[in-house]
Amino acid sequence: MLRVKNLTFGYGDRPVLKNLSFTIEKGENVSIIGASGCGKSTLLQSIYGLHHVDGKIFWGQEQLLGPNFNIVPGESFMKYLTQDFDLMPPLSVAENVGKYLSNAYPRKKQQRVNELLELVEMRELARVKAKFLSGGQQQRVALARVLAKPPEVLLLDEPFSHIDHFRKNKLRRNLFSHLKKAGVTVLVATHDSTDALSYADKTIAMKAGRIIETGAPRELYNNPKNAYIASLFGEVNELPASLFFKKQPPRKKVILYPHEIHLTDGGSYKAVVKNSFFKGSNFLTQAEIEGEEIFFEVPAELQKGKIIHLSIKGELLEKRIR
Ligand SMILES: Nc1ncnc2c1ncn2[C@@H]1O[C@H](COP(=O)(O)OP(=O)(O)OP(=O)(O)O)[C@@H](O)[C@H]1O
Repeated sequence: MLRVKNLTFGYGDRPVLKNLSFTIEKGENVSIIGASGCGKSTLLQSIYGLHHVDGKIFWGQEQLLGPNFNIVPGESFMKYLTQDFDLMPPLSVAENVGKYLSNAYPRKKQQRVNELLELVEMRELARVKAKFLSGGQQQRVALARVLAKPPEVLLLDEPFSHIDHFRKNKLRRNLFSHLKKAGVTVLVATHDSTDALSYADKTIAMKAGRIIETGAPRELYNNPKNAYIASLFGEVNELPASLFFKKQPPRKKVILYPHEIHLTDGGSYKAVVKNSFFKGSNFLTQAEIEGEEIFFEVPAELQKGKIIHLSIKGELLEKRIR
């Protein structure tokens, strides 16, 4: 188990991490989500032992003592994959991936490197020097290298940020199932809601250096404490509750995702269409109800200015009042 207790850290006298405490079970995949600059990378770096922090971090019974106690910064049982990949530019893709594998059995090593390159779809570029790769290709090589000798704990900072959509989904599936099978404890700092929703056992939501919510991704998504948490998963509406419940005070809000609002002839809420945004499988449509902007999804484009009626499940409205 990884235990973080009252972790506090600042760059100079500017506080960045403010009294964070949480635990992660061995083999769990945990996503850390939060707005840019909220401290996700700094948290991973602190766990890895790169900062002089206040508070305590334990892996099992062992306390991690940080840079004051390690001549080489970092912990041997952990790997931290940074946003700048850390490849050796003059070495080839295959050499980079095999760098930490033993040379005692060259054929076995070659086989393992090939397997890993297959996994990240880089087999054809095995002989190319890392310095000639694109950002996305470098990131894929860095991921393969991490898997070559899986650590006990893996800290991934935006691991797919440079990888195109075309490859990202398959790569993500491959990587996370590989890590799950290997029993690696994974912490992923991410902006990408798919990492947080589909693959994480647990999600930690951060805001301005604090943890504001921890829980199963489904719980955070279906029952967001506030619009900020909901917005980390995509587009969200935060509407005055008085639109739906006349007795609710104006300061109360209702949080709704666009797919939870339906276009229906007999819908209770009259709205005027303002704009449509093509999203591939649907149109994200912007409309106005009693002067309030609302976003919802429809399969076909609606004309600007059209009067429509929307419906929302009553129990959902009640559940989402904040
Ligand atoms: N080396 C540094 N020196 C001084 N301030 C820093 C340093 N690194 C980060 N910061 C500041 O600390 C805060 C947290 O940064 P951090 O990179 O941890 O956030 P983040 O949530 O990972 O952001 P992003 O999602 O954009 O990567 C930011 O305000 C950032 O400007």
